[in-house]
Amino acid sequence: MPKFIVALIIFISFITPSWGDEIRSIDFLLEKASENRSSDADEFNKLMEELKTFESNLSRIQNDEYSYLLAYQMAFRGDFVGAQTIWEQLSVSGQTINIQFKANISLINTMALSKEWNKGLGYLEKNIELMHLITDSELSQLGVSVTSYFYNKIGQYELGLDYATKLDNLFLNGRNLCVAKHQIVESKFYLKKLQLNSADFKTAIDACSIGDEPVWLSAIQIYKARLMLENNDFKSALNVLNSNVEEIERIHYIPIQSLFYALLAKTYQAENDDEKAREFALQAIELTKGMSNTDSEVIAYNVLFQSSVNDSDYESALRYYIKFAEAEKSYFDDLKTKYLAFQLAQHKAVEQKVQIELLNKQNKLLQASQRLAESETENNRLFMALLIMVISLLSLASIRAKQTQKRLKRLAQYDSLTQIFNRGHFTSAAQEAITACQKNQDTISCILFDLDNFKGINDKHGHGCGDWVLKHVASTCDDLKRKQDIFARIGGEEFCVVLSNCNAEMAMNIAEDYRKAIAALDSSPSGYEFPISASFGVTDSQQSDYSLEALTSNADSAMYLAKHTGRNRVCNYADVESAKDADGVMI
Ligand SMILES: Nc1nc2c(ncn2[C@@H]2O[C@H](COP(=O)(O)OP(=O)(O)OP(=O)(O)O)[C@@H](O)[C@H]2O)c(=O)[nH]1
Repeated sequence: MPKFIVALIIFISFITPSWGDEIRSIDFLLEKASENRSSDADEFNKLMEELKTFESNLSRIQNDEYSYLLAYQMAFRGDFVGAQTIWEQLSVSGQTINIQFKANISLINTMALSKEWNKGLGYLEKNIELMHLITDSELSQLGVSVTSYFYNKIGQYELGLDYATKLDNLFLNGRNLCVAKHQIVESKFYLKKLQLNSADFKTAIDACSIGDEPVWLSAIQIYKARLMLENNDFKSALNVLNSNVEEIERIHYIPIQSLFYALLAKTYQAENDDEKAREFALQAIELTKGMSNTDSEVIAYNVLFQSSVNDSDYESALRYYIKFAEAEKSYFDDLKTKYLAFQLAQHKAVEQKVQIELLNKQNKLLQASQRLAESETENNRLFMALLIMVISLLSLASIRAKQTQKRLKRLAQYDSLTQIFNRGHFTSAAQEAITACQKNQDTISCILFDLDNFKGINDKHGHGCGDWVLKHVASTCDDLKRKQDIFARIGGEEFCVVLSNCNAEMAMNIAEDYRKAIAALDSSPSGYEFPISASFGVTDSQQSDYSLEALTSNADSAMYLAKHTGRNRVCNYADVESAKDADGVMI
């Protein structure tokens, strides 16, 4: 069996066995197989055979557990490729986090032993991410322990120490405590933080002695011996190594045994015992066959080279020196590979972090511009709403203003009772019409009329009845007037019409129509029965020139003539002239 398989089995056998139950449920069988997998190979194989008969009845979770153990059995038998394939599948698609985590642990471990640092770091990263989800304390401790182990193996002793200290802080006992203490000693040794009188040595040796962990115990003794060698205390180093060598040979754990022999060789050489030095160096080299990049090999070949030089056997010296140089080169190459693998993993992690940060920033930028666009749209909407509101208000205000203007204009131009032109507007409109007719030399006429005995209506039937009469007279005449005629109430019960393109003769006819229409008015809707009539005076520009004052004044004279001659009639200004006596006084 390859030596690194033995190393794997020894390392990952953290779970202690206790066996003796008769019940053979699948879960029970799986549990027992798991317990026995590293401690009792025969029992483990028997249990696996038994489980094989249930293979088709396994649930998915049980099947994962069975596959995990099957991979373990394959690794045990030397089929590392097959084992890794199964663990890799479980790492990706295992039904539970626990089985993924466990598969990763085995993969990290095997990658460390087969020196596949890149892959090992990949699985390590996966497990560090999963670690906080593991509730099974045994499994969690195993995860921390393997992390510390892998970091030390890859030469990242600060990280190894960090995780070993984490493990040590969990108040462990037994094997886990021993492993934690060993990892602390190992990390501190390479970090040059360890002295021979360090308490770490004592606590580590105590923990591994109580837990009966000879492999870890001897590994700790090695660091002690190496420190002594560094201090040139060869006697003490020899003492430590020799007092443990029998136990080491009994355990026969190759990586440690070969290092022990190499260190013994180096120490004996320092003590000028070349024979023993050569003997242990050759044993170390023998043991390291099949292993690569070991410092045992480097130490051992160096011892053999020195020893050959001491013997003046330069041919052997050269041969061993070449071997030493090769071993040292391969050892340093391995260190370099580990360093590069770690740097690459770190670089990837940094790059991932940078990518994530970049994505986050882009995301934030996108969100910000989205928010900006949203607020711009919102602002535009608000602005539009505001604009529409302002326009509506302005339009409303303008409509209101126009209405007010119209109302004011109407109030200024129209008589409030009769809703025909008032005197003020009549004056300007009539003046315009007169000017226009004068310009064209068209004749313009003026009809002026006044209601008859209106005071009597007021007095007899009340002012309201008088108003009713005024309104109905106005609307009746307004209906009769031509489109271009200017009709207005110019006094209490006095009305006037200015007619463009109309001479007195035509105006007399029109006035007659007015008179008849007024006389035909039925007063009964006012609530009273009484006659309504008006007296009319007519003139035109031919008689009174193009002067509003003369036209109205002369029409008024004609109207007085109508009053004096019996009312309810139409008189022409020409009649006024003839009605004057010789003194020019109207009769
Ligand atoms: N109801 C009403 N009466 C008005 C209004 N304006 C003036 N009057 C009245 O009109 C009357 C005019 O009377 P008079 O000037 O004596 O004229 P008359 O009674 O019509 O008599 P003759 O013109 O001579 O036919 C007065 O009593 C005024 O008070 C008005 O707006 N409403």
